[in-house]
Amino acid sequence: MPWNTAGQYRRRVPLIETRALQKRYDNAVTALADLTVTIEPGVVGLVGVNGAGKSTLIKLALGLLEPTGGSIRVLDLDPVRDAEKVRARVGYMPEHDCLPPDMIAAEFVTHMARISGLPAAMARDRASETLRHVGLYEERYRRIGGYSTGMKQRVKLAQALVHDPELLLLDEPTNGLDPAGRRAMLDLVHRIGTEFGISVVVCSHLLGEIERICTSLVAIDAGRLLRSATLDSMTQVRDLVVVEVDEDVNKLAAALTATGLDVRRHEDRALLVQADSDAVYDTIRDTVADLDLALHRVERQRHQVADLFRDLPRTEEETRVVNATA
Ligand SMILES: Nc1ncnc2c1ncn2[C@@H]1O[C@H](COP(=O)(O)OP(=O)(O)OP(=O)(O)O)[C@@H](O)[C@H]1O
Repeated sequence: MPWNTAGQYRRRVPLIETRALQKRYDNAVTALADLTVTIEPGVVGLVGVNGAGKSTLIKLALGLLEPTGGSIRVLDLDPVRDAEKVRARVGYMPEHDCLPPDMIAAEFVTHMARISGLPAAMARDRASETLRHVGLYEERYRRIGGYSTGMKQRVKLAQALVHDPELLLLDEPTNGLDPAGRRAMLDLVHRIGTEFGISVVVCSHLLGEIERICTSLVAIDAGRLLRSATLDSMTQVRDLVVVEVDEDVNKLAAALTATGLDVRRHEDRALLVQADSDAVYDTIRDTVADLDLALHRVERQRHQVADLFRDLPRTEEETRVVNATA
């Protein structure tokens, strides 16, 4: 199998790099205002409310649209000038249904592989293999029109994967799916990233939903960058422990600080202690015992990634889905 199974993303060049990127449509709508961002290899969530400019960015990355200002590079290529190379190395799963209902899935995916330049026999093999990877092997000879929404989404994913790209661009892959279908699709996307080493940029207006499968997040709003960060950096900074004692909270703060911990006052009788490792819990327990204090509460306060992106406008649907999957 040509796929890299080492769990390493294949190239270290940025997936997408934009400088003051602008896209103004003919109707005078400015979809991207002044976007400067570097998206590194991994499974990257591109989040923003509907209309934020996510699909426009993806279409610019594919060379389907041209910028009206600034620049964009994909895998260090110019998507317009090097369109053919970009298409060979990038797979695209569009947001809306674009599948021919009268074709059978195996034929359609084979056809897409042929368009990508694979010879007939190889295209057939790759189509079967890819349909197996997305969980449609048994059903591959059925008409697409008879498929459920979840199966159609998988066919869209398969056609994006069939030519073994280095980068997958997925536009709202969970659209139209119920919570179980959403989870299954996201698990699949995660596996593609981790097992095959294919980088993925996955667009979603549901931050709470994609944060669990991503190595980094890029949030855009009204065509501008809101925030870009790796999940690691977020969770490291945000792992805090609340320690509450019945009395002598200042004494405890001083003693914990003396052990080298980062300690802050929190509420009346509680402290917030930064926890970089599990050993912090032992230090807290031992210090409280040494001071002979009555420990009231020790509680990990792992902040949701959403807290760090709280300036990202939320939708009602997001709140509902986050609650349903919690
Ligand atoms: N072809 C077009 N012509 C004119 N305006 C457009 C076109 N495509 C998108 N827009 C507008 O550009 C803005 C950004 O749209 P875009 O589709 O990129 O956002 P999005 O974040 O992907 O949202 P969605 O998930 O709803 O597609 C919106 O105001 C949208 O109405």
